[in-house]
Amino acid sequence: MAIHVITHPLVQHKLGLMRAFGISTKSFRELCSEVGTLLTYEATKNIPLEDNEITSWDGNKLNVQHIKGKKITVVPILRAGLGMMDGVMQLLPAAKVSVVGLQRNEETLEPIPYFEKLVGNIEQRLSLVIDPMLATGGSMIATIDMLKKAGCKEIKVIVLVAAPEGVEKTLAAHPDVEIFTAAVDSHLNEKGYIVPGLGDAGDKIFGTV
Ligand SMILES: O=P(O)(O)OC[C@H]1O[C@H](OP(=O)(O)OP(=O)(O)O)[C@H](O)[C@@H]1O
Ligand SMILES: O=c1cc[nH]c(=O)[nH]1
Ligand SMILES: [Mg+2]
Repeated sequence: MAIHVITHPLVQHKLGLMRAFGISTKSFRELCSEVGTLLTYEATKNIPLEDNEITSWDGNKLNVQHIKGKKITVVPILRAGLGMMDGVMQLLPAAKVSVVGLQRNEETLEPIPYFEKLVGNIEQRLSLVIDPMLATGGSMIATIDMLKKAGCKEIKVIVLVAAPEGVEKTLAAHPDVEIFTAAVDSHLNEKGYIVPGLGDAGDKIFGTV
């Protein structure tokens, strides 16, 4: 199974705080970023290392390890993915950022792409796609389609909350992708919102209604 539910107490505690009615924009944003950091730590735990010779503090040669290859591109899905950016970049401060914009049509629930700016050499990079919500899976599948079309071969997904329907659809479309999440919730409601979920994450992060 390529779904990893991160049950670490800090993740579960912070996610619980995010679910509360009437949470302030400030608190929601801070928690989104903090859970983003913790999930990134988990999602990167198996990335390959290689030896690297340095001159150490005493002037001697020393073999240390560093991350192998062209490294990582972080891929926030606009808008709500931006709410996780600060937290993710805290652990990956040198990562290149590829931005994609998708807006779900509220009636059909189909994702409408409106922006795509990917970094170069993406075929040599691990893409870490970030978005707080994986609901029907439409936005995530469209994003992974874009990344693969550009040549990306390795993709991991980090979401705060997922619906079972979205997980199943994403893994059916892209079985090679790994999903890291703090929770797989109960189901989608008739409007395509995750139950219990977080409500509209984009609106909560940006303070829109
Ligand atoms: O799995 P799906 O059914 O595609 O739904 C999930 C998407 O919906 C939300 O974004 P939204 O389209 O509301 O845009 P926003 O981030 O600009 O608010 C969310 O942040 C995901 O991107
Ligand atoms: O539950 C959901 C589903 C899509 N987008 C959100 O922000 N929340
Ligand atoms: Mg939204």
